[in-house]
Amino acid sequence: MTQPWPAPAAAGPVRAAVSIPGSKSITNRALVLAALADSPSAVRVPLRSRDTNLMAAALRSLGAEITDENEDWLVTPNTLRGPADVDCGLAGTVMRFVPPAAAIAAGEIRFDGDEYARERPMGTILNALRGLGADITGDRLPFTMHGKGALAGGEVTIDASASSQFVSGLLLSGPRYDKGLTVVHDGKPVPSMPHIEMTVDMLRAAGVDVDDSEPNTWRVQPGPIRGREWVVEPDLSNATPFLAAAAVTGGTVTISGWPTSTTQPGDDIRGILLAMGCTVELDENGLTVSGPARLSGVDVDLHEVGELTPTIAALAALADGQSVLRGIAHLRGHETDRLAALVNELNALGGDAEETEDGLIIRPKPLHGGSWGAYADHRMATAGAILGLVVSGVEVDDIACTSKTIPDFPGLWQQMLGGGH
Ligand SMILES: O=C(O)C1=C[C@@H](OP(=O)(O)O)[C@@H](O)[C@H](O)C1
Ligand SMILES: C=C(OP(=O)(O)O)C(=O)O
Repeated sequence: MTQPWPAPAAAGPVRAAVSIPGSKSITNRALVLAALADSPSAVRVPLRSRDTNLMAAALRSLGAEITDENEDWLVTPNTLRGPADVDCGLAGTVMRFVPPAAAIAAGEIRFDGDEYARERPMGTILNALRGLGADITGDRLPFTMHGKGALAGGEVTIDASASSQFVSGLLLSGPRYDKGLTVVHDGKPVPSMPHIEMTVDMLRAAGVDVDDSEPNTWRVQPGPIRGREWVVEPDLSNATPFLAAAAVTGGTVTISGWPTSTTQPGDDIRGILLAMGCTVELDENGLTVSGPARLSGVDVDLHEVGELTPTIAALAALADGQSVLRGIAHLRGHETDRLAALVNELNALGGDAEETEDGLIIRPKPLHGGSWGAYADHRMATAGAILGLVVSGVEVDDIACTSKTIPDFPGLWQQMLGGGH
């Protein structure tokens, strides 16, 4: 266990310009596509963090060459092969995107991860791969892929209501299956649909023929994935705690390089902050958010943007009215059960949060300091940092877990606060 981190209090309204590292979701898709491509690729300004380092290590262990060129990654694809041991850490993208690629490798490939990773839903994607011709022992981490050097592919019907990553993972490798791939979703609505759009967009950018014209059906034609240059956008979900700092202190924060068009769900933070009373402006300097004197509560469906929940919950706990966060039952299968974790931790600081069947109800109540449990979840840790700006004495028990998707969160946070004085 790392030392508790005393969350720094804001001395006044936070005023800062912040540059956020690259998107986890784009970096890890680019790495997978590059490793499966027909020629070398460059991944420019990638995120270098635990999740993306684990992805690079996994693909290297299957035979891809991934080297550094300054801050970029150069990827030279090779025929994928085992034997290999893949450490998924706690990364959903590694545990859901690598097995479909490993299915076309020859040899035994063993997957494992952190203790809590063993609880994350995996059965749907492993059964889908079995249906497409793979031989796998196990139904969750740890499991072993007995790779045969190729996969038949074809059509598979899955229930992806627990995670969009089941669909994305299959689609990314689908062009390399003998018959290509059709994924049909049958079940409650798939969450995080923008992340599937990101997958489809990136496949198309790599020259793959994808048909997503029918709802809940994705068809990928068999064929080459082209090597290319990927330029990674800043991670907009990771930007949200920094924007929240402006929101809760009545300050102003600008995030540079905010894309004007993106498939990243983090872009939805603009509308949510606006609804909570912030001023939001997107221009050539980036995205600028200014906080109001008092934040308003919101009633919002986060089904498409579940990643933003811990940030919104922290904002809601500091708002004037009640907030209802809906459509996020699937967060029980994220890095931790995020609904239970948020309720426990907010209430431990004197808050009033309640779990519903598909989300949270958060009512305003004065908070006091105390220990904030991160549950090894980077976004729980950053939610604690937001609260600590205006509630004195908040200590995050494990700030180091933010390295999952941000290389130096405490440093970046301090830099933002330093910029305010
Ligand atoms: O494909 C991706 O890169 C992601 C998809 C989403 O997963 P879920 O659909 O499981 O929520 C998101 O929450 C996760 O952080 C990243
Ligand atoms: C759900 C998340 O991560 P993962 O990619 O591990 O699923 C997240 O980053 O909020």
